[in-house]
Amino acid sequence: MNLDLFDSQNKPITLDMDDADVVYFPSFFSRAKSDELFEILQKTIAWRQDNITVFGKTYPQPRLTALYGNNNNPYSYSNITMHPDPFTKNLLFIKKKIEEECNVNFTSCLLNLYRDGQDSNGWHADNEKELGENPVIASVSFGEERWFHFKHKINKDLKQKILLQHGSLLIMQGKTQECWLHQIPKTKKITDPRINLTFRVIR
Ligand SMILES: O=C(O)CCC(=O)C(=O)O
Ligand SMILES: [Fe+2]
Repeated sequence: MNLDLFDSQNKPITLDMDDADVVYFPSFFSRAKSDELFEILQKTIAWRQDNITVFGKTYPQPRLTALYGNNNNPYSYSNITMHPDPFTKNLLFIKKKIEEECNVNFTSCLLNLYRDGQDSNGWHADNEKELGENPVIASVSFGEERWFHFKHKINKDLKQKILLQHGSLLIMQGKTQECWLHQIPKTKKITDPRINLTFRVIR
């Protein structure tokens, strides 16, 4: 076995981005643990499809979502207000692991289930006022790999993208949400599901 190659899978990668602080851990969870967590989350999370209103038009969100937390603070975006369920045992396990890396006590987890490549998440920044200034957002991915795109809000020449692997952790902090937008684009190539969890502090 090539141990160097194996080790390099767990080394954090800092993305080359001005006005941002984004770090990626390709294999934060082992393959076996990631397989197990994907199955459990797919079956046990209270997935729902909300309607969103953007520019006065209402349509079903192109993915399923859920919100969990250790306080009752609601979270509002795109004209939706979500109320959290209490953290499950598995979510608390994941939260503890990523808190050891981030040194932040997260209050909440927003989950997304992309059923296939036709599910997506449009350009946005996680800059709601309840997240406070320069929020730390820890994003865990399980299941199918999907591209995550960034574009700078002002300098149109600045772009970045990363393939979010099964069991990976992406930490966005500093001025990332103030200065950049992100999206998960649709893709015809993918027919299998992906689950994403973003841990946040919601005040
Ligand atoms: O699915 C992802 O990787 C990103 C999710 C996201 O940006 C969000 O929920 O705010
Ligand atoms: Fe986001």
